[in-house]
Amino acid sequence: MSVLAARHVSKSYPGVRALADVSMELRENEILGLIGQNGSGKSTLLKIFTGVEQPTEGSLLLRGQQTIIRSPLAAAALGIGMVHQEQSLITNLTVAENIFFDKHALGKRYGFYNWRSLNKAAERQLAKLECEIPPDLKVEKLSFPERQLVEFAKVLAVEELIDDQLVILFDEPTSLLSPSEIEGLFRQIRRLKERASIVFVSHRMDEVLEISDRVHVMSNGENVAERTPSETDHKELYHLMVGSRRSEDYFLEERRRPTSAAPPRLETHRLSAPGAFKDVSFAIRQGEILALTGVAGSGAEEFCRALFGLEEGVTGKIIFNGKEHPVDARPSDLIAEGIGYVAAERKLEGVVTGRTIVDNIVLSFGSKLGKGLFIDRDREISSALHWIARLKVKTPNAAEYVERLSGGNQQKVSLAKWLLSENLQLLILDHPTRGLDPGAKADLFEAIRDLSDQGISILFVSETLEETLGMADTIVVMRDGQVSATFSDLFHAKPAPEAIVEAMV
Ligand SMILES: Nc1ncnc2c1ncn2[C@@H]1O[C@H](COP(=O)(O)OP(=O)(O)OP(=O)(O)O)[C@@H](O)[C@H]1O
Repeated sequence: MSVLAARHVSKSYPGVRALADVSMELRENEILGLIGQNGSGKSTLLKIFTGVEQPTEGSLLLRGQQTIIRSPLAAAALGIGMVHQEQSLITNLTVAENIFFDKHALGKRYGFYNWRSLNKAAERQLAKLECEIPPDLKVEKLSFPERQLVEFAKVLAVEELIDDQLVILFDEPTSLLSPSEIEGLFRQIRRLKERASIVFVSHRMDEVLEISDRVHVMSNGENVAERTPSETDHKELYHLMVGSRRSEDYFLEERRRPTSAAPPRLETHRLSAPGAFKDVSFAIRQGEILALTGVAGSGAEEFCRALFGLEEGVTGKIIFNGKEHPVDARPSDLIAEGIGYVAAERKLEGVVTGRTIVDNIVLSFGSKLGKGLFIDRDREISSALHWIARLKVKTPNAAEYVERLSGGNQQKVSLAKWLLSENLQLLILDHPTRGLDPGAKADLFEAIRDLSDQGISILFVSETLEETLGMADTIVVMRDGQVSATFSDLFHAKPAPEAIVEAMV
């Protein structure tokens, strides 16, 4: 039976048709996978299902009845909840307060204005997930995966409001999780399927194929195909999403080069940051692509941040182009020297909202393209446009506000701003493919190979082992804040994945 259905739904924003005549249904006790390129309309559809946006045309049916979902609160009352990535929680409130924040009706029913009963009710939701986070803990004390479980519990609490089955929507739930955390999440999702219908959005096709009962493919705001995992595979899904572009060698491995004898671009000697990493000595050469890898808490991300002046209390030595530079240099000085950094957390550090796409791209380097004091605006804009086209940022025009782009397209903008720099010498990328669809990833990998050919060194922390092995010339593994292994010259021999994992754990 159909639980939730969209009938001929369209959604237009000025200049953009985010959804065009989409019909789709979610059935009882099923997991429906939703995939599509960045900007294909997946989030817009979820926003319509949760009352954040209203369709321009078409209608929604809930358990066979035509329904208007006016707001997220109204959606919750109807049993429709969205598990956001951890960012939507209020960090200075407790776990229990967050879980019941938007459920005033329950407050009246159970007398939640009493802490004990609020915490007890929260505990009950967390127990459904077999998780023992104390309900009276402030959310700021939790790790990302724990915060996501709280998001999950928040949706499950809706069960106490309604007698019908829940509809739970997941928008890229795995992007911040480690493989073992993903396994845990999948266990929970499978368990919940007994009493809920689930929509699962992800760019990771292997996950979608593993967890879904059916998969819908979206392209340009349209629902272009429906498959069951048993009748399709990666290759077909890739082609349905991206079109006919190559998928076989994503990483352009034929362009990998032997280790050069070029002098190091950057070296560190016994670099340490309290509580994050200790005595890390390493070197990256001109044009080298070096992958830094490790499990959560290995210190790899903090090490990258430290190289860009974003960590406190760093000691040791950093030598850039043969010259020592202060370990407490500010990012603005490092940018001037030719170091760029793309943060994993694009919402916090990647793009500046309230500004256009072009402004975002030229923000860091614009004035450097000009001569003396004069900014060459035409040149700025044409370089920005070049990268918008090259990375295929999906937008009606470059003067659009950056917050109107889909998540993946914002990520492309945060990358493009560094690619514009004419004196870029070292680019540090923290999880650069997070949120990118498979086609966009291939474009990014190609751009990385081009930069490396131009002698720019690339240091990256990757999303997966496959990316690390596919892109790197050298792999440095970190464990508990220290370097545990280095695999050099992948041009001649690639290490076995097991050898890397062994050094990670
Ligand atoms: N508030 C808005 N104003 C204008 N355009 C918007 C707005 N919200 C979304 N869009 C546009 O609608 C289209 C679909 O965006 P949506 O966020 O649904 O894509 P998505 O499939 O979720 O992408 P991603 O995989 O990158 O998250 C995009 O072209 C986007 O720029």
